[in-house]
Amino acid sequence: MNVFITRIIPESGLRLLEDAGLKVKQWTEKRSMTRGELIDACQGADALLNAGQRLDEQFLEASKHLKVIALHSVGYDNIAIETATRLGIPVGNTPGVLSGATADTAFLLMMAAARNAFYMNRKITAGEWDFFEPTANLGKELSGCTLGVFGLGKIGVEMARRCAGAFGMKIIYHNRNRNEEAEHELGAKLVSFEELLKQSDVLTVHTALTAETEGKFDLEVFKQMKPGAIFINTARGAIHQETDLIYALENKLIWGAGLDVTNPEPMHADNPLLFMPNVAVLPHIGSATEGTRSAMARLAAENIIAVSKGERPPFLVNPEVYDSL
Ligand SMILES: NC(=O)C1=CN([C@@H]2O[C@H](COP(=O)(O)OP(=O)(O)OC[C@H]3O[C@@H](n4cnc5c(N)ncnc54)[C@H](O)[C@@H]3O)[C@@H](O)[C@H]2O)C=CC1
Ligand SMILES: O=C(O)C(=O)CO
Repeated sequence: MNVFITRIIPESGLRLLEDAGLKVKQWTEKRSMTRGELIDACQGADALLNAGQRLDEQFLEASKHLKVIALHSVGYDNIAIETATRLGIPVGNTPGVLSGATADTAFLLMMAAARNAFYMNRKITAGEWDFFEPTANLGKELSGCTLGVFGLGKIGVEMARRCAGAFGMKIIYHNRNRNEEAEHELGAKLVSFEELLKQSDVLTVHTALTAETEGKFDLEVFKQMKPGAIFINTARGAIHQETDLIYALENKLIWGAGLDVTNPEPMHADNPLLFMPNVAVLPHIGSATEGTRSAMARLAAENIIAVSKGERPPFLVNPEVYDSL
């Protein structure tokens, strides 16, 4: 099988593919491919390993010969999944291996927002560390606060563990289904979305981006949160409405925010969120540790190797493609 890879990925994944006897071609330029370039590159490929490219309906229709698409991510909002399923293309992702690293990032953003950390650092580099003032530079303490988790899945649970363990935070959550294991382990309490907004001192978003969650955190929602609340999003930028978030922060409807994801990405360097004291923004580095990225590359490779052997990808997003077989 010929495999096309849209970015340079960790060696661990490449080695697995090559050891399995697959032929690999990689896009090595430091820019995204155009749809046309991607279609052309996939003409001679049987498998696509995708990091960072949007795989829309038009691309998929032009590439329906692909036997498998392996995403180098757990999120699959970057692919027109119904089209892939209709075309019979199995799509794999990389669940689990990135949960800890992504929760670490959410925790870091929570701390950074609570203590104005990124802003304080900018003050030093701007030469504004002048004299000590007991009433200046004050942040928030998190001990004993309530963490509200929107989407208590794999990453949400890891974030809740860190917050309960480090700060004894009380955990409440809103999820499609009950997570009894987390209730047992962390004393997490399932609440309505409205209660989540009303009670959370820190509200952290960990759902996938879907039609249901897109734009969910808008002005009406921010208005229902505590004025002292910190909003954290490490899931997808399109889950919050950016202009509404800016309004909510400027008008003190909420206290602070920590974002690893924005809409669009990359965020423009003059975005007002980058200059607010209680806001911390990172450039989508949730899973960016050496160990995690290597593990993701291995899972993506395993998804392709399985198909090359006539098996199902072990981490399959759309099992329906096998229903008709
Ligand atoms: N910043 C980053 O680098 C990363 C971001 N992510 C994002 O995090 C998301 C979550 O990843 P995991 O925890 O592995 O997924 P998961 O599937 O284990 O957890 C998601 C949870 O959200 C719940 N959920 C989904 N829609 C909901 C809704 N409308 N209302 C309430 N609950 C809902 C699900 O029932 C599930 O429990 C990914 O889809 C991805 O977008 C993932 C990895 C890294
Ligand atoms: O896996 C994902 O969904 C990411 O956003 C990056 O790891």
